[in-house]
Amino acid sequence: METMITVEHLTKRYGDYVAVDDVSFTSKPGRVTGFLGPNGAGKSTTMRIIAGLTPATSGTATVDGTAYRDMPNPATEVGVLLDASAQHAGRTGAEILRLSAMTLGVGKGRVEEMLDMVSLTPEESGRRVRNYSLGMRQRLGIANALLGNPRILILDEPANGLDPAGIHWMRTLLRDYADRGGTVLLSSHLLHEIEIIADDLVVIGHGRIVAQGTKEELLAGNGTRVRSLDDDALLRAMTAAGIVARPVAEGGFLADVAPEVIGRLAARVQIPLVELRPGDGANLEQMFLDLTAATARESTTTQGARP
Ligand SMILES: Nc1ncnc2c1ncn2[C@@H]1O[C@H](COP(=O)(O)OP(=O)(O)OP(=O)(O)O)[C@@H](O)[C@H]1O
Repeated sequence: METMITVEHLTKRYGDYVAVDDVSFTSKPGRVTGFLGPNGAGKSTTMRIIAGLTPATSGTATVDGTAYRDMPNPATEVGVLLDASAQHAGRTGAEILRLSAMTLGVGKGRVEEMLDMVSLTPEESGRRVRNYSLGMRQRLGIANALLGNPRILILDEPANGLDPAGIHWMRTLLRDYADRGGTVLLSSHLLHEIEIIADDLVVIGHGRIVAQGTKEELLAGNGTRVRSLDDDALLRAMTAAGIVARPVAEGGFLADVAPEVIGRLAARVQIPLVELRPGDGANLEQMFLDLTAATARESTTTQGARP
């Protein structure tokens, strides 16, 4: 069976307030799923429910059909980093990992391996966590999440506090993890990061899903959407002409030039087109702002910020 996170009709109410409202999505193996939404949209709540830390009001969240709470040794199935600051402040980083390793039944060698992987030096891992910088806490949290060698990672804002080299490192780590068949669900406010790393996107606003799909589907645009009666030949012709074209899920391509250029090329190589139109998407930031405009807390004015 595939190692997949499945969220179905998940709802969470706090009194009259609906924090998560009928949310359904899947996060698939071999793919990084980016979970996006404005502050207070319900991302952390959804992730906490998946990780068994908060009960749902209704609906289900499962991993391979099993709820996190029902797994015999969940940390060997699902690695979770939800709040890096919540780690025991009085313990050293190494102590925290050794305790987790004991609970999980993994060897001490794995602790050293993970510390090395997240680039915490022996001196740093010997310091108490209260003296860690935010980026160091994130690194420790990622080490903790990976300790049990899980096939699924759930990370809430893992890039928070990481320096540029750290963000690059994390990107490489998660890409490699997914490429080896792992499932990654991560939330982030760093849209540029998500744009680079995510394969699939789930966008949430006011507790409701406002868009989901592959990154290509959601960001298709700015160039030209083209489909023909012979897409293989069209791709060869576009490539030969130096045009960059990405296949899209519904069929055909998104090419990085204007429709007229594609129209002329298709006429020259005599390939009948069945679709030719400007791509209608934008970058992730624009998509995010458009999709969540109705649920955003701020207007676009910055007037009040002027001195
Ligand atoms: N224990 C709680 N009691 C009452 N309301 C809560 C509780 N936990 C979360 N909420 C509310 O649920 C909503 C969703 O919060 P959540 O932390 O899931 O948002 P988020 O999308 O992760 O936001 P951010 O991007 O700011 O981290 C918020 O309005 C929050 O105040």
